[in-house]
Amino acid sequence: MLSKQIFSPVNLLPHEGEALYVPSFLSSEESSRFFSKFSSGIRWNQETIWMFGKRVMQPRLTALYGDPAIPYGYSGISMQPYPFTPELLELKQRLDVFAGVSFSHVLLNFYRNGGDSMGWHRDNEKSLGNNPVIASISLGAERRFQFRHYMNKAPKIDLMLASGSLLLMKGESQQAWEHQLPKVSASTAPRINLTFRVIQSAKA
Ligand SMILES: O=C(O)CCC(=O)C(=O)O
Ligand SMILES: [Fe+2]
Repeated sequence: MLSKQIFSPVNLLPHEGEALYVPSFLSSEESSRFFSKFSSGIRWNQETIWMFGKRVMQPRLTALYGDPAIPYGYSGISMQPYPFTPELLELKQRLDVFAGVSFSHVLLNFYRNGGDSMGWHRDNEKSLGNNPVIASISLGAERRFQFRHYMNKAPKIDLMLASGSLLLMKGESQQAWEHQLPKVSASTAPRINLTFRVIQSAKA
């Protein structure tokens, strides 16, 4: 039942943190509406980041929206947020209620095809504080997502992120586990991902 899935989602992590998967957080009509709105209405950019002392192009497009007073940085880049659009604000307000926090920003990722990806990482920047709550919405093509324990590099936990789904990560999940979105065959259709975050001001 939909209501059961929404109100008692399963924790995918066996210990140290929570990753709750809600397959139908958005209806398929809402998912299509948001997908087309964000495809053309978001100011997508391909950033270059520092990796192992080299500047490399990220294998995806990104954009940051949220509180303009609080910039956000990771992997040696600093991003200045654009203010929330009405659609992003609508999603933020629904996720605030669901997660019981007030999200300040959303980092958006556009995976143009299966060749675009995101490598193993943890979202554990200082500006996210201890045990951050991260709400991740998927739109468009279904893609594989994986967790593995940060220290042991095992076990590996695999799931398919459906269009309209929510993955809510909290507790110790960003300390104890890393995650990735691996490459797949390049013919895969585009996917948009939104990760809502609570980013603390540098002065706080
Ligand atoms: O695209 C995804 O599902 C993952 C995004 C992610 O891990 C991130 O933005 O930190
Ligand atoms: Fe992440």
